[in-house]
Amino acid sequence: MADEPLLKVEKLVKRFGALAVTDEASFEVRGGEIHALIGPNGAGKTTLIHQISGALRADGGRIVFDGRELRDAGIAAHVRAGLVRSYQITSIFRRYSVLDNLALALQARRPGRPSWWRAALADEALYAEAEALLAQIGLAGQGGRIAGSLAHGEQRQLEVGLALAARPRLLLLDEPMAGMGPDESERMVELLQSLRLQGLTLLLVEHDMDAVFRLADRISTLVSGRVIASGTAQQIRAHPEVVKAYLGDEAMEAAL
Ligand SMILES: Nc1ncnc2c1ncn2[C@@H]1O[C@H](COP(=O)(O)OP(=O)(O)OP(=O)(O)O)[C@@H](O)[C@H]1O
Repeated sequence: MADEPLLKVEKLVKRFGALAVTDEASFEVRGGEIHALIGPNGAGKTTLIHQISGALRADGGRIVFDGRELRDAGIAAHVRAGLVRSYQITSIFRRYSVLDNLALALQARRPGRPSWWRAALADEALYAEAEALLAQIGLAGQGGRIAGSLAHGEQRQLEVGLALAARPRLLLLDEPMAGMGPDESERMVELLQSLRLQGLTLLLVEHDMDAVFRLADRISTLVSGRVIASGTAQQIRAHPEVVKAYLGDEAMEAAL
């Protein structure tokens, strides 16, 4: 069905002891949209992203991706299905060049190759693909730099590139703007917008509300492990329960 969402999270539960950190959370992400997950500190956003990425097994509920229930918890199974979280799969090798990092991430996607590391470093086709990825993440011309020497914002861009190497259909990002200055945030906003234009679907947790309101087609608000509202920025800003959830949070009150 054309209107079928790409990701459906249905009554998902995660308990830590007696505490239900994810408490029957339900929301949907449509194909091609940027969807932001917001909520007060401790609302359970990171836990929910961990569950969707396959890193944490659910204690109840369902994750349905592209019409198919993901029953196998596990990062590898979720990546195979096309659900990839940035910096979860491959982390940066700081002493290698930016291009080597991308080539290695692309190589890691190919299953079952022995001595993949050495083979990757000599594979021209792989490097052509890595160059294309480099341009896609806004780091064209920076491939020869040592990854560890990149500025914080550039490293986050590279992390997005490493996730893209797994060819996701839905990219999960946990606070992609964290610790960034205004220029770096702006570059990340542009990168994420360009990925959406290329047809990728994005689900991000972000505290920078300017970025959220600029980027997100739709927003879901999580409070105490439950999604209390999903909608456009305009709908979320006007939603009484969302406003109530953020009462006393001056930055959020100003942003809403
Ligand atoms: N492994 C764990 N064991 C016990 N409690 C946990 C565990 N992981 C998270 N929690 C608790 O679950 C709640 C939600 O945490 P989580 O990090 O998912 O929230 P969050 O919305 O991402 O918060 P923030 O916005 O502050 O990053 C918190 O009260 C946290 O202490």
